[in-house]
Amino acid sequence: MASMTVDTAVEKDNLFIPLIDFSLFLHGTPTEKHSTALALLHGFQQAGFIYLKNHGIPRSQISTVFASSAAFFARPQPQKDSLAWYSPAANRGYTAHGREKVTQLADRADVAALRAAVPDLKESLEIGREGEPGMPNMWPDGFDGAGVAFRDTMLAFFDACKGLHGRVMRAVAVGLGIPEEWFDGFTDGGDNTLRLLHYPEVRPEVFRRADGLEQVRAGEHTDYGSITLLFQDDRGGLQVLSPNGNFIDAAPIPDTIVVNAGDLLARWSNDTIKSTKHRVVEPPPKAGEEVGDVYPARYSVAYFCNPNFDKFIDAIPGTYEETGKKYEGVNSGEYLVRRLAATY
Ligand SMILES: O=C(O)CCC(=O)C(=O)O
Ligand SMILES: [Fe+2]
Repeated sequence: MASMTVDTAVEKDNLFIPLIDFSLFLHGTPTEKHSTALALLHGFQQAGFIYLKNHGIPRSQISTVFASSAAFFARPQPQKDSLAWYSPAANRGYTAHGREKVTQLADRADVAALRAAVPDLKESLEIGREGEPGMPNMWPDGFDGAGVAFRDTMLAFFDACKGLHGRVMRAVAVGLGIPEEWFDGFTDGGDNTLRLLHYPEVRPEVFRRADGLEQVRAGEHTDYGSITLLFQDDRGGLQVLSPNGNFIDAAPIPDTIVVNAGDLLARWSNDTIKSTKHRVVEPPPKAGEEVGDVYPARYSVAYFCNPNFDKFIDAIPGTYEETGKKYEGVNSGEYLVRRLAATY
């Protein structure tokens, strides 16, 4: 097979995150398509992370989502509080500063202690599949400043991301050498979560705690589902754990999406794909930039993809025959609700 050079987005401390030109999978020659699928899969297997460019979601649509998100978070606090996140099963609504402490600790008491000591410096709005009985999305009333209907913007984006989930999983299938459509029946339901994130501006001294605890914007964690599509602004601060055990900057690259594998995909792949820890810290200073009175706000948008909630998740063909299955099969929806319930 023809070899293809793959660009690298991050290369440090034995962490190699590839920058994948997804248009070569979508529209390339058969050879380009195949080698791109292999490179994408390799990124998930080695780093658990890839960057995607030419992913097919228009820049203008992403800009509109970020503008609407900023307009939402700028609304008065009581308005946002009236849309509060209401249950792990629904995972929809607004979460104020300090409510969720993402962490690996499954024990509720430990999570509470950690949350009290070092709250995350962020607020978020979670949006789920629209129209799920008994699980309403918590839509803010009316229009944003630009006259754009918030709900329409977010639902259109939800759909665009759902489509991309299907296409990325098709690339995973091609990389694994199983039928390209193998995951289609797992991705067509759209049991996904769109999370708008706002890390408010913060004074640098907040990060220098007298008690010696490490203050971050979002604590280290892995994601739970199949893959996460992460859209970040140009502030920076996202870090990914390297194989050597150090957190390495995953710097923003314009017009790319960071995509990482979650715990359920790792499990599904019999641990041949990695779900890698990541976190958000104070932004690294930019070249020529003075550290002023405050670090500016950071906005990001994470789209958490899951296998359809009614699906049974058992090792993917080709990932277990030689080694045996490491895990019992599990129902997708039950697994995810159990994981979410532990962090709130
Ligand atoms: O805001 C970011 O860049 C990362 C957010 C994240 O990892 C998450 O919400 O799971
Ligand atoms: Fe995450």
